[in-house]
Amino acid sequence: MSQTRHYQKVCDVFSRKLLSCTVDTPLVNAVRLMQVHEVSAIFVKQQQSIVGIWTEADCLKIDITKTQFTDVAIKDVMSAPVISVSSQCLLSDATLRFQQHAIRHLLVLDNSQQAVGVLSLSDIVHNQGLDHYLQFRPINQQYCQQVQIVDADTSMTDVVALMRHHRLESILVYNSVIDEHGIITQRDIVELLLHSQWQTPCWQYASFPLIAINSQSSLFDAYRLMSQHHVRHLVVKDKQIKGIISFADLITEIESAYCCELEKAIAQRDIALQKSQRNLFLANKIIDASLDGVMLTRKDGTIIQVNPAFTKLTGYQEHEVVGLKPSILSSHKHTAHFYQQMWHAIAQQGVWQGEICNRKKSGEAFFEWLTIIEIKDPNYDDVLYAGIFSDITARKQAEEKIAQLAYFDELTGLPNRRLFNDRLAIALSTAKRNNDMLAVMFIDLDRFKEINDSLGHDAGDNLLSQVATRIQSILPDGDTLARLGGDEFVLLCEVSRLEILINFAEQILQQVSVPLQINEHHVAISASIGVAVYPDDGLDSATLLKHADIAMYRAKEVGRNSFQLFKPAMNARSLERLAMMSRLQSAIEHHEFELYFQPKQCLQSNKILGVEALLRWHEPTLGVISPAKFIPLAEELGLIVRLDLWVLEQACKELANWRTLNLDAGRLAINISAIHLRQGQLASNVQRLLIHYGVSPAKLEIELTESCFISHFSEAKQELMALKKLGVHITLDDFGTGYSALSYLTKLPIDTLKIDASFIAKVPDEYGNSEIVSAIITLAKSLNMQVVAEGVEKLEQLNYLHSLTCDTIQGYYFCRPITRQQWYAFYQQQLELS
Ligand SMILES: Nc1nc2c(ncn2[C@@H]2O[C@@H]3COP(=O)(O)O[C@H]4[C@@H](O)[C@H](n5cnc6c(=O)[nH]c(N)nc65)O[C@@H]4COP(=O)(O)O[C@H]3[C@H]2O)c(=O)[nH]1
Repeated sequence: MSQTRHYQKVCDVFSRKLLSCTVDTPLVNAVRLMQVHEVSAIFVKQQQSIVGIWTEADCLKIDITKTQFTDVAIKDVMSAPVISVSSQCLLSDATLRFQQHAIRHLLVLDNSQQAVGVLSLSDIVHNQGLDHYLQFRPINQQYCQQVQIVDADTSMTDVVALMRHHRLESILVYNSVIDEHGIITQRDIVELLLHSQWQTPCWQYASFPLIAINSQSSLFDAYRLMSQHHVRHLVVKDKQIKGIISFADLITEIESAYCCELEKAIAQRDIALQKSQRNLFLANKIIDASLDGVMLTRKDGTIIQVNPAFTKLTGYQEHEVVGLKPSILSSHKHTAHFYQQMWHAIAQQGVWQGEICNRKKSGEAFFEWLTIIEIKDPNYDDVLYAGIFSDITARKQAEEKIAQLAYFDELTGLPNRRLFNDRLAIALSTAKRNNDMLAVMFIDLDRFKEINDSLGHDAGDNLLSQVATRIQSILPDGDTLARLGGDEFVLLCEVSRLEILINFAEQILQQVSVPLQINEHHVAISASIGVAVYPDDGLDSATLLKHADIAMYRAKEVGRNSFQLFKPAMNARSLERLAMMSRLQSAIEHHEFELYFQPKQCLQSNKILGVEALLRWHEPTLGVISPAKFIPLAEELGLIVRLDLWVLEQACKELANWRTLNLDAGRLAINISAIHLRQGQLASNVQRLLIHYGVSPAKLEIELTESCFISHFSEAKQELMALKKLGVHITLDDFGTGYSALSYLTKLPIDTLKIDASFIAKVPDEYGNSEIVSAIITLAKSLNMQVVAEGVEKLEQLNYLHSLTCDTIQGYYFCRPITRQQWYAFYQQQLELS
């Protein structure tokens, strides 16, 4: 039986043909009415109320030998009281009622208790699609096997007496003359009530020939045969007559099976109920324990439940908000359009997620990450909404601060390299379109390092700020002055004529050379300026910047406090670079590279937590060259992957050696170039070498810079995922200096953030820097990442970082980058100390 059947109601199947008569109606008249209307039951009314029922089955209750039928009023032979059922009652419950009262008709009442129709068991059979069910039930024993057979001459009076005595629905009649069987049923008796010819031989009322069915057939075959011939009884006959199967037998069989199913369904429902009660209990426990705020509302937005985290996050107690609308939290910072879009998404997808600014009970605005889910209950026409949120204010503020600082130099407030590059790219495309000229000026302060060293960093910073303000004060609208770092400034100017440009460069020199007051000192400074002009000196950003840089060096060479326009001959300086490049090509074969090691220190335990491998190039004529110089060249020459692989292999050998020496210094980190990551074979190379040297992936750490993800994000992500799958630790190096979109942090499998040394250099004193460092640590913690501060040179820096709960430090304060032998000695020394 299908599951849906349990949910059907009486109103879906009952018959509105409600035949009735008054209490005084003679029985014969009532029977006539039933025949005319082709129904098997009639209801009896008294003053508009139904007080009884008479059905075909009642015909045998009448003792025809004693009663004058024509005089009998229906009230004397009817069944009372009438069992009724509501039209909204489930069919399953109605079926139970049929069984409880052993009846075949129920009076159907509407919501105002008015009789509106009748429900018979046949209605259930016909409307319930029971064909399939009957098909699999054999007739077997489901019929009456005690058949009464009477002779054809038997009077109808005797037949009725026999049927009454044995409570039979039908009886068989044998006519020996024609050797034929016939059948007499209750319906024939009802018919006879109208004629009262009770002494007539019964053969006259018998139906023949008999419609027979094999006992091996299914109940469905019996049902079909009855429907085909419009009869309610069939003779069950194999070789000889075995019994009679009636429509009532079919119904009884269905009833008991139905009740059986119903019992099972109820038992299952009880188990499901217990289960759902337990689930509800668990769900409530989880909601209560959740650190996320949870708010449950009705369809109209009325709040019906909140959890303790909601109270903690908003300040509102449950009783203060239940019954109110979520708008009590509104900060009025979002437009009506914002909410329309939100509800549109919920209507379409059943869920919405996003950032929203709300207000606490205290009036304080806060940002939350909110998920709204539509909950539709299939059993009720009800919709609820669950709002689940976490407070992301601290993270957002940190993100905003870092994003803002990513575009501006915190010391001077000028655009930084990144913003300058963006503006230069835009200016170039406009200049190309309009055939305009553009100039890039490199401004470098002369002998700045000397001032910095003699007067101190604070004085140096003060000087840089004043110079920036002075140049800005003479800057035409639309030009961009940026600080690239240190004492390097760069200017992007619109140029109409070269003379104007020369004049402007002289003005800058003049502005810079006016002595500055720094604390109690008068400081004289000068600048060297190099200028490259689009389109003559270069068509793209990189070329223009390179040529302006070359021109600036030329200005320094020819005497400081001057400017130089770029000339192609100046490219000679880059020839030197070329020479270095060609030497780099053969450096690997000539074993000119060496790995240095710089340990990292855990701030909790003061112990060595890991080591970074740093590359050194021992160039035979130039001496030790810093990676900061040769790595960019190796990238340009396409040598970087080879170089990285060399480092990776040395690192794996080193780790294998550590294992042999039983040296436990945590992970060994290596730097990998963005180009190598994008090339797409990093993970497979790492895996190959780890296996080759028998090193655990957990011992290896890969440091990458943000430049890896700026372009080719998806390739980089794929490669990182593969590394992560291997079990290698991934660290983001120089964090805070590059990429401004922080959303990538949550999309990549990064384990550790390494705060760039330029920020650490100025903590704890300089306001902007300390803020950034603190924001980065908060951000890292909120994303469950470890955080390392690099370039720690002083105790004050270490103490400050310790107070911010920074995990790890690296820098000269703990240990400089050292050779392999020195590193082993350092390790031993640390062991002895601990
Ligand atoms: N002022 C100061 N500096 C400190 C302090 N502690 C460490 N340093 C220096 O800071 C740099 C840290 O490495 P990095 O940020 O990964 O920056 C590295 C890294 O990006 C790259 N690099 C180094 N080795 C490799 C390598 O094997 N492969 C690749 N692709 N790049 C490498 O070259 C950069 C420069 O490396 P190094 O010159 O060795 O410079 C190293 C290190 O010597 C400190 O307390 N104060």
